[in-house]
Parts: sequence; structure tokens; C-alpha cells
Amino acid sequence: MAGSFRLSSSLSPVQSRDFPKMRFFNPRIQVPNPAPLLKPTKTANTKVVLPGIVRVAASEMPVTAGKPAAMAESGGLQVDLVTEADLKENGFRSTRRTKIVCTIGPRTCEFEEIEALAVGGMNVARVNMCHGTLEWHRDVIRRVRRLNEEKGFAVAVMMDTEGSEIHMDDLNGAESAKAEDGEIWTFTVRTFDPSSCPERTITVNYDGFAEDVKIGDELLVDGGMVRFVVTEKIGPDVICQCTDPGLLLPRANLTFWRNESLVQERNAMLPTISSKDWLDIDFGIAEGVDFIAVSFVKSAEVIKTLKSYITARSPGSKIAVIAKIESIDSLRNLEEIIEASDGAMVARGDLGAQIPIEQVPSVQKRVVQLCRQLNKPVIVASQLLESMIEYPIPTRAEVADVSEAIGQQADALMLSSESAMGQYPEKALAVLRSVSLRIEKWRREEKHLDATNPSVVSSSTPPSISEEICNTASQMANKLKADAIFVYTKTGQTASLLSRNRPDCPIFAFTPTTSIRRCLNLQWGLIPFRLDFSDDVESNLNRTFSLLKARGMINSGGLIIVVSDVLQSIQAIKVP
Ligand SMILES: Nc1ncnc2c1ncn2[C@@H]1O[C@H](COP(=O)(O)OP(=O)(O)OP(=O)(O)O)[C@@H](O)[C@H]1O
Ligand SMILES: CC(=O)C(=O)O
Ligand SMILES: [K+]
Ligand SMILES: [Mg+2]
Repeated sequence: MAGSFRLSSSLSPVQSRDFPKMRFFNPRIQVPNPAPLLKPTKTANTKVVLPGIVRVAASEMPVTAGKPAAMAESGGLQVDLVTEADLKENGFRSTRRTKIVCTIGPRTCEFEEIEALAVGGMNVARVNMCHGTLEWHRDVIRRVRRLNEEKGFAVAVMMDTEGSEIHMDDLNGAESAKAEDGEIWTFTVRTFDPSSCPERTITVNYDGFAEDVKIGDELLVDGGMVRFVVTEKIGPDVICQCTDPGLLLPRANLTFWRNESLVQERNAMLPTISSKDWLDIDFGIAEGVDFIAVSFVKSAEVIKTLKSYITARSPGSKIAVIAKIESIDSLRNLEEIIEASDGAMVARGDLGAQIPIEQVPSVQKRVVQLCRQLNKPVIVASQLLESMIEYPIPTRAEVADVSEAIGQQADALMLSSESAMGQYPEKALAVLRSVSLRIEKWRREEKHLDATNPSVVSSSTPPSISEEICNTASQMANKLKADAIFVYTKTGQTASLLSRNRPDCPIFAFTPTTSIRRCLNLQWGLIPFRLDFSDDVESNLNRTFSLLKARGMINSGGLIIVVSDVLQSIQAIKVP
């Protein structure tokens, strides 16, 4: 991702380019460190365990109906122990509505590390195919799946494609290279043996590079972390002078600008899904990922192509396709791209390298609103807590940025380097969690003071029955101050339509399919449970009440609004 911080953790903080030179260490007001939902305890071998729950190895756990007892499953109701504890201790209202995606990287790829993130509230684990080997990704995906199977979590897996961006080579294995002010560097499409590569020479992965650039163009590395101006062209070599010095990092993204706008020559013809991406996608389908996030989407066509490919390769598959909004072209075709996708990501890193940086906030707002209107989940990504790659607390400005995304009611926030290779992944996650809880509560309180606040989204034309039912159910829940909405959903669609209304109370989504349960975990306000249910609403309800009561997750007297996707009905009912 351009504009982000690609330092390997072995670099010292002074080398970090995108850090303000001065950080105010003193006084550092401590952000309260929010207590985990269930405090994981570190044992001698640093394994994170849930208190009183997973002290036994999975193989030693008593098994009920073929499943370890540690998984909170009784009578077919499947929920993870963190949600269960949260509901028991804090009640419905206080549950977090904004979801969290964590990028898994070298810092968080072991089973115990992934478990710690799940315990800390990770809803979706993202693997970025720009980095790592297929074996590495396979291990991570299988660990997430094992965690879900053993402990009842519904952590979804998102595979993020590499896409064909223009980038530099891998610096022959060096961690970084320093470009000084005024220095002359050569960017070339030639290839060299590592031993014979001339000094200050960087190979570029895009063959048309030397033909496309012109003398006077600006060459931006990682969205402007290092800047050059093109002074001369000699065949395949582009000679550049450094104007903003900094560290060049392996495979850093390159963009070139002319007259203050991004140059799109033949590079605009680069495929959105490269041949390497197709292999990765085949791998993702085989490993059963839940989401495929497509980098540098330019048009709705590519999303449609991928969706039909998935259907052909894996009929009946529930893999959802997320369009990453990070290129100029994606903004030109925004509405039809989002319409064709199953969700979108505001990928602010590369986006900020393709459009003037001051336009990123308004694009974010527009994408979030459009997704809400079109009923597609939306993720706000990149640099949310960038300073926490190195520091245990965020900057005030970062907290304000996170609050803004939560205030916009995006479905999910994403950690990138903070969780992939930062020093404080769990702390970063805890900050997202505590800021979400606080801002969501504050927003609900403010909303009651502001009668003009639009809580209901406009309906589509022609109106659909499910949509009207969900809009009405959400309004009812708000007016009656219901404790929760229960939705029995086979496809997940009704749960999405409820989430889209952003009601004041949480939505318990019961679905018979494990993969739908995981997909729903990305969406705002949904607490997904796996449950087999019949077409008889009455008996489903009675069964759910008794299962939830038996586990202490629900109290008598609470008011529940019940929506059924099969009967298309709404009921208001007190918990017996
Ligand atoms: N699987 C991995 N193996 C090694 N390093 C990784 C891996 N995943 C992420 N990282 C590191 O974490 C950083 C941040 O991850 P992130 O997913 O944001 O990638 P990115 O390179 O910035 O690209 P993108 O634009 O696709 O997000 C990466 O630049 C890389 O240094
Ligand atoms: C997430 C991502 O790809 C970006 O911000 O560029
Ligand atoms: K990517
Ligand atoms: Mg990107």
C-alpha cells in the first residue's frame, strides 16, 4: 500500500520515514488500556488462553457431538466464548457494533497470536497476497479455521489480491536504500544479476515504464514518501534526481505525475487481475476463504468476471467479492463497481497516492454513504493507527480519524501494518475496540437529542418487501427501545438489510450456515450465531430463548423485535 510504512520491524524508529521527527513523549497522557473482553492470560510458554476455558489442549477436551466442549455450542447454537462473556457481563446494548479486520503478517501468524487477536475482537483476518508465500498463507488460513472449529469463533478470512501496480524490485534482498536530496538515480526496465546491478539503480516491474514517462515528470515512491524528478531518458533507463529524500523499501509502489495529476498512459491497460492473481484466487477458492478483496479495481466488469469465475469454479460457494477503492478509475465508475460487488474497501493508502491527498476524506465519506445506500458492507482501511506500529499508544489525531470512520458508521475498520508487523498488534486492536464502544455510545446518546438525525435509509425503487420489513423493524426497535433484534436468516440478506438501518440495539443473526455466519461477521451491529431452525417462528423463538437463557446470555423481560426471512414477518416479544 502506498503511503504506508513498509519498514521491517528490525529498522530502528529513527529510520522510519513517515514519522514526525518530533514525537511528544512527555507528557504522554496514557490512553486507558481497555480490558480485553475475556482477559487472556499468558502462560509460561506465552500461549494465550481464555480463563478457565482452553487450559486443556484441544485433543484432551471432552467432546460433545463430535465437537470440543470449549466451543460454546449447545443444542446447535454456535457462538464464541468472547461474545458469550460479553453478553453475560455487559448486556446487549454495550456490544461493539463496528467490526474489525486485522491484517495477519509475520508478527501475528502463529496460532496463539491469531487466537489473541480473536479474543481481542478481530472479526475478519486479512491475508495480503502482495507478501509471503502460498505456504505461509495456507498455514494462516488453516490456523484461523482451526480456531473457529475448536473455539466457536466466526472469524472470516479475507484474501487481498496483489493486482498489477507499478512497483520497484526487491532491492536484491536489502531492507532499504537511502535516497539523498539531489542524488541521481536510475529507474530502469532492464534486469540485472544481483551482483552486477549498478549503484543507485532500481528495476521497475512494468515494461512500458521508460516509454510512458516524460522528462519533467515527478516520480513518487509510496505516494510521496520519496520523490524524484525525471531529468533524462536513455533507452530503457529513466534518469531521475531526488527532490524529497527518504528510504526506498523493497517493492515500493511507484506513481508518476505530470502537471499535478497522475499519469495514466499504457499503464491504465494493466490487468486488474494479473495471471499471478488468478493463481492466488484459485488458491483462495481451494482454501475456502470468505472474502476476496480485489486491488486496484477499475470497472464493474472485473468484479462480474471474478464472481462468475468463482461460481463456475466452486458452485454454491459463498465467497464474497470486495472492491478495493484505491485508484482514480474506481472513482470514475464508483456506483456501478459497488453495485456489482458484495462490499467495498476504502483503501486509503494507495488512494492517497493516486488522488491529491486532501481529497481522500471526502472520497471516504462518499464511498461509505454509497455502500450504505446500496446495502454493501464497507471497510475503512489504512493508517488508522499508523504510529502504533512503533508506539504503544496512538496519536490524538489517529484517535480522531478512527472516531470519524466510526461516526460515519462504516461497517468495519482495518488494521494493516499495525497488526501485520507492528510492535503492538493487540494494543492497536484494543484501541479500535474501546474507541468504537465509546463513539457508538456517544452517537446513540446524541441521536436522541437530535430528532432530525436520519436513522432510516431511503428505500430502493421499486420497493422490496424485505427492505420495507427491515426498515420498519429497525424503526420499531428504536421507538420501543428494544434490547435486541433477532433475525432468522438463511441467506443473510435480511440480516444485512437490518444492519443497513444501523438500529440502536444489536442484531442477533441466526443462520444455519457456518460460512454465512462468518460473512455476516463483517457487518455493522450483527452478532452472528449458527443455528438450525425450522419454518415455525414460534418454536424457533422458544428454542432460541431457552438456549440463550441456559447460557446466561439473555434475561427475562427484555424486549425483542423478531424478523424472519422465511415468513417475512415482524414480531415484538418480551423474553419469557
Ligand atoms: N504476509 C506477509 N509477509 C510479510 N510481510 C507482510 C505480510 N503481510 C503484510 N506484511 C507487512 O505489513 C505491511 C502492511 O501490510 P499491508 O497489507 O497494508 O500491505 P501493503 O504492502 O501496504 O499493501 P496494500 O496496498 O495491498 O495494503 C506490508 O507492507 C509488509 O511490510
Ligand atoms: C489496503 C490497501 O490496499 C491500501 O490502503 O492501499
Ligand atoms: K494487496
Ligand atoms: Mg493498496
